[in-house]
Amino acid sequence: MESKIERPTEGEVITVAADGALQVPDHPIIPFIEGDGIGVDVTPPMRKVLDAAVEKAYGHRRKLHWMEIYCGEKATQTYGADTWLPEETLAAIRDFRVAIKGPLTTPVGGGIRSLNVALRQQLDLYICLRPVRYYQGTPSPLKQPELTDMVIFRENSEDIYAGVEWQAGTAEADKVIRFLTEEMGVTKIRFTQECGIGIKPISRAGTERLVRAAIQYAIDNDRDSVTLVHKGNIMKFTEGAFKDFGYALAQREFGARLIDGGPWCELTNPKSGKTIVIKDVIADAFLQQILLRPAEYDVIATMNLNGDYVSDALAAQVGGIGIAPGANIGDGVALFEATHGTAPKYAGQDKVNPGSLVLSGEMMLRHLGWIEAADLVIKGMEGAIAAKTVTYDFERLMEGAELLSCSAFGDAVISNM
Ligand SMILES: NC(=O)C1=CN([C@@H]2O[C@H](COP(=O)(O)OP(=O)(O)OC[C@H]3O[C@@H](n4cnc5c(N)ncnc54)[C@H](OP(=O)(O)O)[C@@H]3O)[C@@H](O)[C@H]2O)C=CC1
Ligand SMILES: O=C(O)CCC(=O)C(=O)O
Ligand SMILES: [Mg+2]
Repeated sequence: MESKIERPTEGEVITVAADGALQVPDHPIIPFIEGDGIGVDVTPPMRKVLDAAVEKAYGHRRKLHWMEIYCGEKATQTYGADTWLPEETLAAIRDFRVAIKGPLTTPVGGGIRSLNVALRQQLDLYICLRPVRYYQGTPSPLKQPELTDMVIFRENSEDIYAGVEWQAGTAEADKVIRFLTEEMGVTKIRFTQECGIGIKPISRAGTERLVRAAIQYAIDNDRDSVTLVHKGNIMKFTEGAFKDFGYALAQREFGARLIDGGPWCELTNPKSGKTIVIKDVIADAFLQQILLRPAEYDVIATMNLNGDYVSDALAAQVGGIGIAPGANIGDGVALFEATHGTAPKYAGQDKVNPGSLVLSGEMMLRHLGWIEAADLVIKGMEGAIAAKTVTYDFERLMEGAELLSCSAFGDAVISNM
Protein backbone atom coordinates (compact mmCIF):
# COMPACT_ATOMS: atom_id res chain seq x y z
CA MET A 1 0.00 0.00 0.00
CA GLU A 2 1.28 3.45 -0.94
CA SER A 3 2.36 5.51 2.04
CA LYS A 4 0.11 8.44 2.90
CA ILE A 5 2.18 9.68 5.82
CA GLU A 6 4.22 12.78 5.10
CA ARG A 7 7.23 12.85 7.34
CA PRO A 8 8.08 16.44 8.37
CA THR A 9 11.17 17.86 6.72
CA GLU A 10 12.74 18.53 10.10
CA GLY A 11 12.70 16.62 13.36
CA GLU A 12 14.15 13.40 14.72
CA VAL A 13 12.88 10.09 16.04
CA ILE A 14 12.55 9.49 19.78
CA THR A 15 14.46 6.34 20.74
CA VAL A 16 14.67 4.05 23.76
CA ALA A 17 17.99 3.22 25.45
CA ALA A 18 18.97 -0.29 26.57
CA ASP A 19 17.78 0.52 30.12
CA GLY A 20 14.34 1.49 28.78
CA ALA A 21 14.82 5.25 29.19
CA LEU A 22 13.37 7.51 26.47
CA GLN A 23 15.97 9.42 24.48
CA VAL A 24 14.19 12.57 23.44
CA PRO A 25 15.86 14.85 20.90
CA ASP A 26 15.19 18.61 21.13
CA HIS A 27 13.19 18.38 17.90
CA PRO A 28 11.14 15.16 18.17
CA ILE A 29 8.65 14.06 15.52
CA ILE A 30 5.24 13.49 17.12
CA PRO A 31 2.66 11.48 15.16
CA PHE A 32 -0.95 12.54 15.75
CA ILE A 33 -4.36 11.17 14.79
CA GLU A 34 -6.90 13.96 14.38
CA GLY A 35 -9.84 11.77 15.42
CA ASP A 36 -13.49 11.52 14.38
CA GLY A 37 -16.35 13.79 15.45
CA ILE A 38 -14.99 16.57 17.67
CA GLY A 39 -11.43 15.46 16.86
CA VAL A 40 -11.46 18.13 14.18
CA ASP A 41 -12.25 20.72 16.89
CA VAL A 42 -10.00 19.67 19.77
CA THR A 43 -6.86 18.56 17.94
CA PRO A 44 -5.83 21.96 16.48
CA PRO A 45 -6.02 23.83 19.83
CA MET A 46 -4.14 20.98 21.51
CA ARG A 47 -1.29 21.38 19.02
CA LYS A 48 -1.35 25.17 19.31
CA VAL A 49 -1.24 25.09 23.13
CA LEU A 50 1.61 22.57 23.21
CA ASP A 51 3.61 24.50 20.60
CA ALA A 52 3.14 27.72 22.58
CA ALA A 53 4.16 26.07 25.86
CA VAL A 54 7.30 24.58 24.32
CA GLU A 55 8.29 27.88 22.73
CA LYS A 56 7.68 29.80 25.95
CA ALA A 57 9.64 27.27 28.00
CA TYR A 58 12.60 26.71 25.66
CA GLY A 59 12.56 29.39 22.93
CA HIS A 60 13.72 27.91 19.63
CA ARG A 61 15.92 25.32 21.29
CA ARG A 62 13.10 22.80 21.39
CA LYS A 63 10.15 22.19 19.07
CA LEU A 64 7.57 19.48 18.40
CA HIS A 65 7.41 18.40 14.75
CA TRP A 66 3.90 17.12 14.10
CA MET A 67 3.28 14.26 11.67
CA GLU A 68 -0.30 13.36 10.77
CA ILE A 69 -1.14 9.66 10.77
CA TYR A 70 -4.57 8.25 10.07
CA CYS A 71 -7.17 6.11 11.80
CA GLY A 72 -10.97 6.02 11.72
CA GLU A 73 -13.05 7.93 9.21
CA LYS A 74 -10.13 10.01 7.96
CA ALA A 75 -8.21 6.80 7.23
CA THR A 76 -11.07 5.56 5.07
CA GLN A 77 -11.02 8.88 3.20
CA THR A 78 -7.25 8.72 2.78
CA TYR A 79 -6.59 5.03 2.08
CA GLY A 80 -9.93 3.70 0.83
CA ALA A 81 -13.32 2.66 2.15
CA ASP A 82 -12.35 -0.35 4.26
CA THR A 83 -9.08 0.85 5.74
CA TRP A 84 -9.86 2.04 9.26
CA LEU A 85 -6.51 1.33 10.88
CA PRO A 86 -3.66 1.25 8.35
CA GLU A 87 -0.63 -0.85 9.14
CA GLU A 88 1.62 2.19 8.67
CA THR A 89 -0.27 4.03 11.44
CA LEU A 90 0.57 1.23 13.87
CA ALA A 91 4.15 1.18 12.58
CA ALA A 92 4.53 4.95 13.02
CA ILE A 93 3.35 4.87 16.64
CA ARG A 94 5.65 1.92 17.33
CA ASP A 95 8.64 3.52 15.61
CA PHE A 96 8.22 7.10 16.83
CA ARG A 97 7.47 5.91 20.41
CA VAL A 98 5.21 8.76 21.49
CA ALA A 99 1.98 9.82 19.76
CA ILE A 100 -1.33 11.51 20.54
CA LYS A 101 -4.80 10.87 19.20
CA GLY A 102 -8.26 12.41 19.07
CA PRO A 103 -11.33 10.24 19.77
CA LEU A 104 -12.50 7.56 17.35
CA THR A 105 -16.08 6.43 16.75
CA THR A 106 -17.26 2.92 17.59
CA PRO A 107 -20.75 2.01 16.36
CA VAL A 108 -23.05 0.33 18.91
CA GLY A 109 -24.26 -3.19 18.19
CA GLY A 110 -22.84 -3.99 14.75
CA GLY A 111 -20.19 -2.49 12.50
CA ILE A 112 -16.47 -2.23 13.16
CA ARG A 113 -15.01 -3.07 16.55
CA SER A 114 -13.40 -0.27 18.54
CA LEU A 115 -10.35 1.23 16.87
CA ASN A 116 -9.33 2.66 20.23
CA VAL A 117 -9.25 -0.84 21.68
CA ALA A 118 -7.52 -2.16 18.55
CA LEU A 119 -4.73 0.42 18.90
CA ARG A 120 -4.24 -0.53 22.56
CA GLN A 121 -4.28 -4.25 21.81
CA GLN A 122 -2.08 -4.22 18.73
CA LEU A 123 0.53 -1.95 20.30
CA ASP A 124 0.20 -3.76 23.67
CA LEU A 125 -0.43 -0.47 25.48
CA TYR A 126 -1.52 -2.26 28.61
CA ILE A 127 -1.85 0.69 30.97
CA CYS A 128 -4.61 3.23 30.56
CA LEU A 129 -3.42 6.02 32.85
CA ARG A 130 -6.04 8.61 33.74
CA PRO A 131 -5.23 11.17 36.42
CA VAL A 132 -8.21 12.93 37.98
CA ARG A 133 -7.65 16.21 39.83
CA TYR A 134 -9.55 19.38 40.52
CA TYR A 135 -8.83 22.76 38.93
CA GLN A 136 -9.89 25.60 41.22
CA GLY A 137 -13.06 27.29 40.02
CA THR A 138 -14.30 24.37 37.90
CA PRO A 139 -18.03 23.73 38.41
CA SER A 140 -18.59 20.41 40.17
CA PRO A 141 -21.55 18.59 41.73
CA LEU A 142 -19.48 17.98 44.88
CA LYS A 143 -19.21 20.29 47.89
CA GLN A 144 -15.48 19.69 48.17
CA PRO A 145 -14.32 18.63 44.70
CA GLU A 146 -10.69 19.34 45.63
CA LEU A 147 -10.74 16.15 47.76
CA THR A 148 -10.90 14.10 44.55
CA ASP A 149 -7.29 13.49 43.57
CA MET A 150 -6.87 10.03 42.08
CA VAL A 151 -4.84 8.36 39.38
CA ILE A 152 -6.55 5.51 37.55
CA PHE A 153 -4.50 2.57 36.27
CA ARG A 154 -6.95 0.73 34.03
CA GLU A 155 -5.86 -2.59 32.56
CA ASN A 156 -6.09 -2.08 28.83
CA SER A 157 -5.62 -5.48 27.21
CA GLU A 158 -7.96 -7.99 28.87
CA ASP A 159 -11.45 -8.35 30.33
CA ILE A 160 -14.80 -8.52 28.58
CA TYR A 161 -13.64 -5.32 26.86
CA ALA A 162 -11.25 -7.28 24.64
CA GLY A 163 -14.19 -8.08 22.38
CA VAL A 164 -14.22 -11.89 22.55
CA GLU A 165 -17.94 -12.39 22.02
CA TRP A 166 -20.45 -13.90 19.60
CA GLN A 167 -23.76 -12.59 18.41
CA ALA A 168 -27.02 -14.25 19.48
CA GLY A 169 -28.33 -16.77 16.97
CA THR A 170 -25.03 -17.34 15.16
CA ALA A 171 -23.48 -20.77 14.71
CA GLU A 172 -20.47 -19.56 16.75
CA ALA A 173 -22.56 -18.47 19.74
CA ASP A 174 -24.54 -21.72 19.61
CA LYS A 175 -21.29 -23.72 19.46
CA VAL A 176 -19.84 -21.99 22.53
CA ILE A 177 -23.10 -22.47 24.41
CA ARG A 178 -23.25 -26.13 23.43
CA PHE A 179 -19.66 -26.60 24.60
CA LEU A 180 -20.51 -24.98 27.93
CA THR A 181 -23.71 -26.92 28.52
CA GLU A 182 -22.75 -30.30 27.05
CA GLU A 183 -19.04 -30.56 27.85
CA MET A 184 -18.57 -28.27 30.85
CA GLY A 185 -21.81 -29.10 32.64
CA VAL A 186 -22.94 -25.49 32.82
CA THR A 187 -26.57 -25.23 33.87
CA LYS A 188 -26.71 -21.54 34.64
CA ILE A 189 -27.39 -20.10 31.20
CA ARG A 190 -31.05 -19.27 31.56
CA PHE A 191 -31.93 -19.02 27.86
CA THR A 192 -29.64 -21.03 25.62
CA GLN A 193 -31.44 -20.11 22.38
CA GLU A 194 -30.63 -16.80 20.67
CA CYS A 195 -28.17 -15.92 23.39
CA GLY A 196 -25.18 -13.68 22.76
CA ILE A 197 -22.11 -14.79 24.66
CA GLY A 198 -18.86 -13.10 25.71
CA ILE A 199 -15.62 -14.18 27.37
CA LYS A 200 -13.81 -12.37 30.17
CA PRO A 201 -10.10 -13.20 30.27
CA ILE A 202 -8.19 -11.98 33.36
CA SER A 203 -4.68 -13.39 33.65
CA ARG A 204 -1.94 -13.32 36.26
CA ALA A 205 0.53 -11.79 33.77
CA GLY A 206 -1.92 -9.12 32.63
CA THR A 207 -2.86 -8.20 36.18
CA GLU A 208 0.70 -8.20 37.47
CA ARG A 209 2.11 -5.83 34.88
CA LEU A 210 -0.71 -3.37 35.55
CA VAL A 211 -0.54 -3.56 39.35
CA ARG A 212 3.26 -3.38 39.23
CA ALA A 213 3.03 -0.13 37.28
CA ALA A 214 0.44 1.28 39.68
CA ILE A 215 2.56 0.51 42.76
CA GLN A 216 5.68 1.88 41.09
CA TYR A 217 3.76 5.04 40.25
CA ALA A 218 2.70 5.36 43.91
CA ILE A 219 6.35 5.01 44.93
CA ASP A 220 7.69 7.47 42.36
CA ASN A 221 5.00 10.05 43.08
CA ASP A 222 4.86 9.58 46.86
CA ARG A 223 1.19 8.60 46.92
CA ASP A 224 -0.58 7.19 49.99
CA SER A 225 -2.37 4.11 48.71
CA VAL A 226 -3.13 1.79 45.82
CA THR A 227 -6.68 0.42 45.72
CA LEU A 228 -7.59 -2.68 43.69
CA VAL A 229 -11.16 -2.14 42.47
CA HIS A 230 -13.01 -5.34 41.53
CA LYS A 231 -16.28 -7.26 41.66
CA GLY A 232 -14.56 -10.37 42.94
CA ASN A 233 -17.41 -11.46 45.20
CA ILE A 234 -19.45 -12.29 42.10
CA MET A 235 -16.82 -12.92 39.40
CA LYS A 236 -14.54 -14.93 41.64
CA PHE A 237 -12.08 -16.32 39.12
CA THR A 238 -11.68 -13.17 37.05
CA GLU A 239 -12.20 -10.05 39.17
CA GLY A 240 -11.48 -11.99 42.35
CA ALA A 241 -8.29 -13.33 40.80
CA PHE A 242 -7.28 -9.75 39.87
CA LYS A 243 -7.45 -8.84 43.56
CA ASP A 244 -5.52 -11.95 44.66
CA PHE A 245 -2.85 -11.58 41.96
CA GLY A 246 -2.48 -7.91 42.90
CA TYR A 247 -2.02 -8.49 46.62
CA ALA A 248 0.40 -11.36 45.99
CA LEU A 249 2.51 -9.18 43.70
CA ALA A 250 2.61 -6.33 46.23
CA GLN A 251 4.00 -8.74 48.83
CA ARG A 252 6.36 -10.64 46.60
CA GLU A 253 7.87 -7.81 44.56
CA PHE A 254 7.47 -4.78 46.83
CA GLY A 255 7.79 -6.43 50.23
CA ALA A 256 4.31 -5.39 51.36
CA ARG A 257 3.41 -6.58 54.88
CA LEU A 258 -0.08 -7.77 55.85
CA ILE A 259 -2.05 -5.36 58.04
CA ASP A 260 -3.91 -7.18 60.87
CA GLY A 261 -3.63 -10.51 59.05
CA GLY A 262 -4.55 -9.04 55.64
CA PRO A 263 -5.63 -8.91 52.96
CA TRP A 264 -4.82 -5.19 53.14
CA CYS A 265 -1.10 -4.67 53.29
CA GLU A 266 1.42 -1.87 53.43
CA LEU A 267 4.91 -1.15 52.20
CA THR A 268 7.48 1.47 53.00
CA ASN A 269 8.18 3.77 50.10
CA PRO A 270 11.92 3.26 49.51
CA LYS A 271 12.21 6.82 48.18
CA SER A 272 10.31 8.83 50.82
CA GLY A 273 10.09 6.44 53.78
CA LYS A 274 6.32 6.94 53.88
CA THR A 275 3.82 4.12 54.11
CA ILE A 276 1.83 3.07 51.04
CA VAL A 277 -1.30 1.05 51.83
CA ILE A 278 -2.41 -1.58 49.32
CA LYS A 279 -6.13 -2.21 49.72
CA ASP A 280 -9.15 -3.37 47.75
CA VAL A 281 -12.77 -2.44 47.41
CA ILE A 282 -15.74 -3.94 45.62
CA ALA A 283 -16.62 -1.87 42.57
CA ASP A 284 -20.20 -0.89 43.43
CA ALA A 285 -19.23 0.23 46.93
CA PHE A 286 -16.31 2.12 45.39
CA LEU A 287 -18.65 4.09 43.14
CA GLN A 288 -20.56 5.43 46.14
CA GLN A 289 -17.46 5.98 48.26
CA ILE A 290 -15.72 8.13 45.65
CA LEU A 291 -18.64 10.54 46.03
CA LEU A 292 -18.91 10.35 49.81
CA ARG A 293 -15.27 9.85 50.88
CA PRO A 294 -13.04 10.66 47.89
CA ALA A 295 -10.08 11.60 50.08
CA GLU A 296 -9.66 7.94 51.05
CA TYR A 297 -8.64 6.95 47.52
CA ASP A 298 -5.46 7.75 45.68
CA VAL A 299 -3.97 5.42 43.03
CA ILE A 300 -6.62 3.08 41.60
CA ALA A 301 -5.80 -0.20 39.83
CA THR A 302 -8.64 -1.94 38.08
CA MET A 303 -9.70 -3.97 35.10
CA ASN A 304 -10.71 -2.70 31.70
CA LEU A 305 -14.50 -2.30 32.00
CA ASN A 306 -14.49 -1.05 35.60
CA GLY A 307 -11.77 1.38 34.60
CA ASP A 308 -13.89 2.71 31.75
CA TYR A 309 -16.87 3.34 34.04
CA VAL A 310 -14.76 4.72 36.88
CA SER A 311 -12.96 7.13 34.50
CA ASP A 312 -16.11 8.96 33.44
CA ALA A 313 -17.61 8.86 36.95
CA LEU A 314 -14.50 10.39 38.52
CA ALA A 315 -14.18 12.92 35.70
CA ALA A 316 -17.70 14.13 36.49
CA GLN A 317 -16.70 14.83 40.09
CA VAL A 318 -14.08 17.37 39.00
CA GLY A 319 -15.91 19.04 36.13
CA GLY A 320 -16.68 16.42 33.49
CA ILE A 321 -15.02 14.65 30.61
CA GLY A 322 -14.22 17.98 28.97
CA ILE A 323 -11.06 18.10 31.09
CA ALA A 324 -10.26 14.42 31.64
CA PRO A 325 -6.89 13.46 30.14
CA GLY A 326 -5.27 10.09 29.63
CA ALA A 327 -2.53 7.97 28.15
CA ASN A 328 -2.19 4.41 26.88
CA ILE A 329 1.23 3.18 27.87
CA GLY A 330 3.19 0.06 27.01
CA ASP A 331 6.84 -0.85 27.22
CA GLY A 332 8.60 1.90 25.28
CA VAL A 333 5.50 3.18 23.47
CA ALA A 334 2.84 5.66 24.62
CA LEU A 335 -0.29 6.95 22.92
CA PHE A 336 -1.97 9.89 24.63
CA GLU A 337 -5.73 10.39 24.35
CA ALA A 338 -8.63 12.11 26.08
CA THR A 339 -11.11 10.15 28.19
CA HIS A 340 -14.10 11.41 26.19
CA GLY A 341 -15.36 10.21 22.84
CA THR A 342 -16.33 11.84 19.56
CA ALA A 343 -19.43 13.69 20.89
CA PRO A 344 -20.90 13.61 17.35
CA LYS A 345 -23.64 16.17 17.95
CA TYR A 346 -20.98 18.85 18.49
CA ALA A 347 -18.61 17.83 15.68
CA GLY A 348 -17.22 20.70 13.63
CA GLN A 349 -18.93 23.42 15.70
CA ASP A 350 -15.80 24.78 17.42
CA LYS A 351 -17.75 24.42 20.66
CA VAL A 352 -16.51 21.65 22.93
CA ASN A 353 -13.87 21.83 25.62
CA PRO A 354 -10.42 20.98 24.23
CA GLY A 355 -9.14 20.68 27.83
CA SER A 356 -9.09 16.87 27.86
CA LEU A 357 -6.82 16.60 24.85
CA VAL A 358 -4.75 19.62 25.90
CA LEU A 359 -4.14 17.97 29.28
CA SER A 360 -3.37 14.67 27.54
CA GLY A 361 -0.76 16.69 25.66
CA GLU A 362 0.48 18.01 28.99
CA MET A 363 0.95 14.39 30.12
CA MET A 364 2.83 13.77 26.88
CA LEU A 365 5.20 16.70 27.53
CA ARG A 366 5.84 15.36 31.04
CA HIS A 367 6.46 11.90 29.56
CA LEU A 368 9.09 13.48 27.28
CA GLY A 369 10.69 15.04 30.36
CA TRP A 370 9.75 18.54 29.18
CA ILE A 371 8.53 19.49 32.63
CA GLU A 372 8.76 23.27 32.22
CA ALA A 373 6.50 23.19 29.16
CA ALA A 374 4.08 20.80 30.90
CA ASP A 375 3.91 23.12 33.91
CA LEU A 376 3.07 26.03 31.59
CA VAL A 377 0.11 24.09 30.17
CA ILE A 378 -1.19 23.51 33.70
CA LYS A 379 -0.67 27.18 34.54
CA GLY A 380 -2.56 28.19 31.40
CA MET A 381 -5.47 25.87 32.20
CA GLU A 382 -5.65 27.04 35.79
CA GLY A 383 -5.56 30.67 34.68
CA ALA A 384 -8.23 30.31 32.01
CA ILE A 385 -10.61 28.51 34.38
CA ALA A 386 -9.94 30.90 37.28
CA ALA A 387 -10.69 33.86 34.95
CA LYS A 388 -14.02 32.16 34.10
CA THR A 389 -13.22 32.20 30.40
CA VAL A 390 -14.51 28.74 29.52
CA THR A 391 -16.32 26.54 26.99
CA TYR A 392 -20.06 25.73 27.08
CA ASP A 393 -19.77 22.77 29.44
CA PHE A 394 -18.38 24.91 32.27
CA GLU A 395 -20.11 28.15 31.32
CA ARG A 396 -23.58 26.62 31.73
CA LEU A 397 -22.76 25.73 35.35
CA MET A 398 -20.79 28.84 36.37
CA GLU A 399 -22.04 32.25 37.52
CA GLY A 400 -20.70 35.17 35.50
CA ALA A 401 -18.53 33.15 33.14
CA GLU A 402 -17.60 34.22 29.62
CA LEU A 403 -18.51 31.64 26.98
CA LEU A 404 -15.61 30.81 24.68
CA SER A 405 -15.43 28.62 21.60
CA CYS A 406 -13.16 25.56 21.58
CA SER A 407 -10.40 27.40 19.71
CA ALA A 408 -10.78 30.57 21.82
CA PHE A 409 -10.39 28.49 24.99
CA GLY A 410 -7.13 27.16 23.58
CA ASP A 411 -6.02 30.75 23.05
CA ALA A 412 -7.10 31.62 26.61
CA VAL A 413 -4.92 28.80 27.94
CA ILE A 414 -1.99 30.24 25.98
CA SER A 415 -2.55 33.79 27.20
CA ASN A 416 -2.61 32.54 30.81
CA MET A 417 0.72 30.68 30.58
N1 LIG B 1 -11.08 6.93 23.33
C1 LIG B 1 -12.01 7.21 22.45
O1 LIG B 1 -11.73 7.56 21.31
C2 LIG B 1 -13.42 7.12 22.87
C3 LIG B 1 -14.38 6.98 21.88
N2 LIG B 1 -15.70 6.93 22.23
C4 LIG B 1 -16.67 6.84 21.13
O2 LIG B 1 -17.25 8.13 20.92
C5 LIG B 1 -18.57 8.00 20.41
C6 LIG B 1 -19.54 8.87 21.19
O3 LIG B 1 -19.66 8.35 22.50
P1 LIG B 1 -20.56 9.00 23.63
O4 LIG B 1 -21.05 7.91 24.47
O5 LIG B 1 -21.50 9.97 23.04
O6 LIG B 1 -19.51 9.76 24.59
P2 LIG B 1 -18.72 11.13 24.39
O7 LIG B 1 -17.66 11.15 25.40
O8 LIG B 1 -18.31 11.29 22.98
O9 LIG B 1 -19.79 12.26 24.70
C7 LIG B 1 -20.74 12.19 25.73
C8 LIG B 1 -21.03 13.57 26.28
O10 LIG B 1 -19.92 14.02 27.02
C9 LIG B 1 -19.73 15.40 26.90
N3 LIG B 1 -18.45 15.66 26.24
C10 LIG B 1 -17.66 14.80 25.55
N4 LIG B 1 -16.57 15.40 25.12
C11 LIG B 1 -16.62 16.66 25.56
C12 LIG B 1 -15.76 17.79 25.44
N5 LIG B 1 -14.61 17.72 24.79
N6 LIG B 1 -16.15 18.96 25.99
C13 LIG B 1 -17.31 19.04 26.66
N7 LIG B 1 -18.15 18.01 26.81
C14 LIG B 1 -17.81 16.84 26.26
C15 LIG B 1 -20.92 15.90 26.09
O11 LIG B 1 -21.93 16.16 27.06
P3 LIG B 1 -23.21 17.12 26.92
O12 LIG B 1 -24.14 16.43 25.96
O13 LIG B 1 -23.73 17.19 28.30
O14 LIG B 1 -22.77 18.45 26.41
C16 LIG B 1 -21.23 14.68 25.24
O15 LIG B 1 -22.54 14.68 24.73
C17 LIG B 1 -18.88 6.50 20.45
O16 LIG B 1 -18.71 5.99 19.16
C18 LIG B 1 -17.86 5.94 21.40
O17 LIG B 1 -17.59 4.62 21.14
C19 LIG B 1 -16.12 7.06 23.53
C20 LIG B 1 -15.19 7.20 24.54
C21 LIG B 1 -13.78 7.18 24.29
O1 LIG C 1 -13.44 2.61 22.05
C1 LIG C 1 -14.46 3.23 22.27
O2 LIG C 1 -15.23 3.61 21.38
C2 LIG C 1 -14.82 3.60 23.68
C3 LIG C 1 -13.66 3.51 24.60
C4 LIG C 1 -13.89 4.18 25.90
O3 LIG C 1 -14.96 4.58 26.28
C5 LIG C 1 -12.71 4.37 26.74
O4 LIG C 1 -11.66 3.81 26.48
O5 LIG C 1 -12.82 5.12 27.73
MG1 LIG D 1 -14.85 5.47 28.23
